[in-house]
Amino acid sequence: MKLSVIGTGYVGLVSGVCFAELGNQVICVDKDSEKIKMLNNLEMPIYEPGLKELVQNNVQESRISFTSDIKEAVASSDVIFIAVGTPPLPNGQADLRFIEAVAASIGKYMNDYKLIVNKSTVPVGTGDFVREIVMKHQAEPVDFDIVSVPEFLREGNAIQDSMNPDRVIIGASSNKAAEIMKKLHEPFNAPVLITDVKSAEMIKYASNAFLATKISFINEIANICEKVGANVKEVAKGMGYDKRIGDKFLNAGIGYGGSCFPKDTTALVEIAASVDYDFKILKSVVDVNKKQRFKVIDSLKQIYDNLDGKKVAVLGLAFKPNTDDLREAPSINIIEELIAKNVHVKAYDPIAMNNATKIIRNTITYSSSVLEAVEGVDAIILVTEWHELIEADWFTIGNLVNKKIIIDGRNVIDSDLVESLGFIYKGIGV
Ligand SMILES: NC(=O)c1ccc[n+]([C@@H]2O[C@H](COP(=O)([O-])OP(=O)(O)OC[C@H]3O[C@@H](n4cnc5c(N)ncnc54)[C@H](O)[C@@H]3O)[C@@H](O)[C@H]2O)c1
Ligand SMILES: O=c1ccn([C@@H]2O[C@H](COP(=O)(O)OP(=O)(O)O[C@H]3O[C@H](CO)[C@@H](O)[C@H](O)[C@H]3O)[C@@H](O)[C@H]2O)c(=O)[nH]1
Repeated sequence: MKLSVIGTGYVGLVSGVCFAELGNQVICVDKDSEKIKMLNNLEMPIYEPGLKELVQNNVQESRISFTSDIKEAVASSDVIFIAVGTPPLPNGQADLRFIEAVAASIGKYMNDYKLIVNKSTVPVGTGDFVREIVMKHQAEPVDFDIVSVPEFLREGNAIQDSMNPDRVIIGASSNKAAEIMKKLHEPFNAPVLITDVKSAEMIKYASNAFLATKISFINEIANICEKVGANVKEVAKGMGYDKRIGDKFLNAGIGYGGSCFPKDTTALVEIAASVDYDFKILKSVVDVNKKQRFKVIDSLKQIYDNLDGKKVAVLGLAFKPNTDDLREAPSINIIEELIAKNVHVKAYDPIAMNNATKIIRNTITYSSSVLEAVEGVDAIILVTEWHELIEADWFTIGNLVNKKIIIDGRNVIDSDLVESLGFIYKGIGV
């Protein structure tokens, strides 16, 4: 099939190249000409394991191309994916400005039947909104369908998730559209649910909200464990054997960050509010998560009455391992709070350093390795569980620090090992 993907970010670029890999002809469009220039030079604008190789292969096979020319892309495609950002407005609602702009361009440039597929995470009812905008901008009536095919990939695992999805959700209002989508997704060999557009839009928010709820739930259990002397890792393990609960997304720590859970949970609270429904559980999930990231500072304060003038190494800046993404990363708030307490922060991340320098504006010292970051510090805070950090050489680190203190925000460091080396170890609820 001939596809266009509008928006060449984490979702658009990954989906585009995966559809190309399956043999489709794909045009990736972005209004950011710098991104397009990079991609045309085979440089990746984002870090995602395996992405560069896949893009290179598909460019070589002439199955994928990159452009800023949306007119040409719309005119020459049968299926047009929308994969632009839907960031939060100050009141928590999703900002549909980018969706609206793309819908207007599609309407303006469509010349024959198009299947318009929305992959961005959007409030329930956005399918109807897109339809209106497309029709408003058509010079003359041309037939089209709108479907919602929400994306469930995780950053850092995006190619793997896109090629092996747990399910494909197709929200369609016509059989013709549903059949085209079903055919396109057949090679993924995943269960397919064909449903209405609004239910598909809600499935995306409900899934993210449920996963976020699991995380805030286990984090509250961790906070209670700490007070009653239980170990949340053991508790989560014991709970996880129950197939109705499952062992995934029960890792306690400093909570969720990223470009999705924070904005999607608040957006769903707002969707509920717009129909006069008070989504109490989800509001608490959001609230618990906002506070949870500061647990590492509380732990530090239990060791040092006064943090003024202390040196602290913050290890890991990305919101999760295997990504360069710092959107809503706990590291940002943790560093801000440390700076407010007049702590000298030394930071290190294996991949996200470049992005961090653009986002974390405070005066901190960026280090080029774990060993450089820990030299002379009074404590280490592990924020992101990169493999390199979990497997760090704790013996050598012990010889470089000023004080042997580890605050483990992700409960991933071998506490027996580091305690045997003389460190004071503090996790979250362990
Ligand atoms: N990041 C994820 O892991 C993930 C996973 C599932 C769903 N989603 C959802 O997918 C959507 C996209 O997320 P993302 O992380 O890929 O965003 P992103 O910010 O990485 O990428 C969006 C891209 O769209 C481009 N864009 C904006 N307006 C445009 C226009 N008018 N024409 C052409 N290009 C335009 C931007 O320049 C940007 O490159 C969001 O709704 C998000 O909630 C994200
Ligand atoms: O047990 C856990 C699991 C995750 N997290 C945190 O939760 C956040 C999100 O992690 P993850 O879900 O792995 O990454 P995302 O890339 O944000 O992916 C989520 O958000 C995407 C955007 O909507 C969806 O497509 C994915 O299905 C959904 O998992 C990160 O800060 C993790 O550190 C925890 O604290 N404990």
